[in-house]
Amino acid sequence: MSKPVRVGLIGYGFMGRTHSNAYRQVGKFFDIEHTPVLQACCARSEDKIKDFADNWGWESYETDWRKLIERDDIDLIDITTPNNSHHDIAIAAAEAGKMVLCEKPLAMNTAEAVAMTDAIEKAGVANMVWFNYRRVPAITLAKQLVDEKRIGRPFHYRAQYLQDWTIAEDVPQGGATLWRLDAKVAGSGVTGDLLAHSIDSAIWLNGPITSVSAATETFIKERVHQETGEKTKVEIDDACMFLARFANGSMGTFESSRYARGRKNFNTFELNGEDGSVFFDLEDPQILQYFEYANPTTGKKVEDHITGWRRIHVTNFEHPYMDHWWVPGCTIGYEHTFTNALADFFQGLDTGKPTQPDFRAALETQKVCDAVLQSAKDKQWVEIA
Ligand SMILES: NC(=O)C1=CN([C@@H]2O[C@H](COP(=O)(O)OP(=O)(O)OC[C@H]3O[C@@H](n4cnc5c(N)ncnc54)[C@H](OP(=O)(O)O)[C@@H]3O)[C@@H](O)[C@H]2O)C=CC1
Ligand SMILES: O=C1CO[C@H](CO)[C@@H](O)[C@@H]1O
Repeated sequence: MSKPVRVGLIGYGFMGRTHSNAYRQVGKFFDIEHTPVLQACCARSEDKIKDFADNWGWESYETDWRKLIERDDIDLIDITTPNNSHHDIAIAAAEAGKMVLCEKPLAMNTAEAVAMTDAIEKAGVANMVWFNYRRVPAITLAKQLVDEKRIGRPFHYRAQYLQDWTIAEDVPQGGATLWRLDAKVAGSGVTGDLLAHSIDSAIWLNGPITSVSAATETFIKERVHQETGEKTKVEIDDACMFLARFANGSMGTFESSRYARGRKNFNTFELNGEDGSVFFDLEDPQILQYFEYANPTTGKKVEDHITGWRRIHVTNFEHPYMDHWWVPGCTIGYEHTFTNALADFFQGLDTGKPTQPDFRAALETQKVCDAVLQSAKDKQWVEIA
């Protein structure tokens, strides 16, 4: 029996579109009791939100998120607005008893993330943070291999997240998408925007991070601000590199930049353990590379003339999520990661087993982001409480 969940989506931008697409698709590809109703969307620009509602089939729209939250025909608030608004919207939604889905990074800083997590847990509402890369089937398969103990004792975790879209000096700060260059709206630069994804994946695959030592750089020191037309100091990190220690004794390196010419959304990780390794690259998203040294079922250790890295094409029915899509060998793409995430969320409502990552998990990632920025500022290792 279908259990309708009436959604109120805030934001019509990049993520407003991926989420709208996911709400439309999820019930068609996954067998879920809780199914979304596209009840209302919301943003400040009335002409744009009206067009958006018409295009995606949202039944109504609002221009003030507070009004959306007050409506008693809304069960779930989905936040796809810039980072500086997540805190107020999430807390108001939780206090109104709505389920809350929030885009990453959870907040501007740890203090905000703690308040949001407290409000969500006090209200006892279902929640999830959109770290969608966990739902790339190849990354989910990496997690399965870790859980099956195919990697063994971990030694190294290595992550990169590289882009190149801010290299030109005349890219302004502020405005649509470019709010990412304005620290007052974004909170930080690549640390919150890109490394938050890498950190979420790392914690999921390799456990908690206990300390970090970081360096950041801002290559272009001043940019025109769209609101004032004035050249203003750039206060975000354009690039960030950090070393990490994990609670399991392994070591990590993380690198992120928006100045890596030619790299558009280069999100990679490698985990090396005593018994095996995995490597993933989002520019080759169907593939998980796996090196098997020891087989956990047979106990057999192999290093002979045919041993080597294998490229697993993650498109078979046996692979995570893939039995919900097409036939083996037919690929899925970026947008499916959001549909897969929503399916997990609704299945969590069906079964009563909450979906991860929730606000508390995202708070752990936020703590690491803050420790990274603190370490870069103080030029010393920072422990994570
Ligand atoms: N999971 C992932 O992989 C990704 C996550 N993100 C995250 O998603 C969030 C949004 O990013 P993105 O979609 O790229 O941003 P965009 O700039 O594309 O869109 C932002 C939207 O928010 C609306 N908005 C801004 N302020 C308010 C407000 N006060 N009230 C209501 N609506 C508001 C804007 O409309 P208007 O100005 O008319 O109000 C616009 O529709 C960020 O937190 C970002 O980090 C982004 C990309 C990928
Ligand atoms: O995954 C992502 C892709 O890049 C965007 C920036 O350009 C990020 O905001 C986002 O989280």
